[in-house]
Amino acid sequence: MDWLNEPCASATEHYREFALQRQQQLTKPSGALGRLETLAVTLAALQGREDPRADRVHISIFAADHGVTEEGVSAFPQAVTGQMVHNFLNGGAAISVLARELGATLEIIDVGVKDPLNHAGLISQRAGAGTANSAQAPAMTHSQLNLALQAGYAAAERAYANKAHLFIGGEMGIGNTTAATALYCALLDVAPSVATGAGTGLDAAGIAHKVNVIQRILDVHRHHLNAPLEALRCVGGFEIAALVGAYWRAAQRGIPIVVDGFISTAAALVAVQQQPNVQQWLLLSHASAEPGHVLATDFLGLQPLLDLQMRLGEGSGAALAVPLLRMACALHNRMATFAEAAVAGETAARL
Ligand SMILES: Cc1cc2ncn([C@H]3O[C@H](COP(=O)(O)O)[C@@H](O)[C@H]3O)c2cc1C
Ligand SMILES: O=C(O)c1cccnc1
Repeated sequence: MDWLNEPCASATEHYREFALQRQQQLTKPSGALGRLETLAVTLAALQGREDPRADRVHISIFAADHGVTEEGVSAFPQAVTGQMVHNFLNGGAAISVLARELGATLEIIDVGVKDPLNHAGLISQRAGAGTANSAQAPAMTHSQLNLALQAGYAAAERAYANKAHLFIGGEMGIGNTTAATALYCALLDVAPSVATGAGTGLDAAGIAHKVNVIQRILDVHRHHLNAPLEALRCVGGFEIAALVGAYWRAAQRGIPIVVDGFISTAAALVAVQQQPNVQQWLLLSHASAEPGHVLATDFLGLQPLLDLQMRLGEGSGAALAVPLLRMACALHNRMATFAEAAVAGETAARL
């Protein structure tokens, strides 16, 4: 686990400057492309190139089960996690469709689904057979946490080997909005009633019960919640830990990360609180419909690109932001400058 101590890569200020200057020369009023301009400039600086790119996209979906489902915190049964893994691999899940449309690499990693799965396309890097019930005990042991972080590391290394322009992490794990919410509460010091939402679709009574369970989780682990990685170990999940490892490694390798929704943002929170330099590598794809999401995105200083009222996970919101990023890059790289197009530039305002 020596890699955890490696520094994050740095943006290249020279390319940021170059991209800013180019934006000024393109045939449009300065700033008229709004955040698309900032996105292109940021990507140029992060990728260290004159022509920012969003073509090669690496999507890693981490799947794992949660012992806390015993407490009745999800509208769906635990078995859905494994069933959805098959659906991912057979091409029928939302992220399968989106990845195909994008021409992205999609890989599915079993980091601890309860019953091991057999499928030729599955990457198996299991930290256990689901986490322990965090309402009673730490979700994972120290060595399980390390295994899960390592699974994320390996995914980011594959993205690096594939020369990915962007890294997207996704998750599948019934019960994981409970784990993610507990992390929000622990790391942002907010009450469960403020951060808890319906997840897969709980009704009001279900949400009230989920709030109580999360409060119990926080009480049980109250002496372990000050350090981000220890909070992750006690109340998180294998797939969330894998996302932490993946974000961390992608930041070390200098791959811009497109963050998905509520659960992925919990991983981003852990990674940034542990290593603040990860933050500059994060782009936030969308605002999740889970009401607590904004608490974490405000803390992280991230603004969503989209607000589509989505609450799916699987990396789906991040995938949907890719066409926008591609357009931002295309505009930046291919628009004519005022000089090239013989268009007159800005004149001083008339008095
Ligand atoms: C069919 C189905 C597909 C999904 N894909 C992602 N999730 C999402 O819902 C789960 C979290 O919600 P909760 O904490 O309420 O269980 C996670 O697996 C998340 O990825 C799904 C959920 C279901 C049911
Ligand atoms: O925003 C998300 O990532 C999310 C919200 C609810 C359920 N699953 C995922």
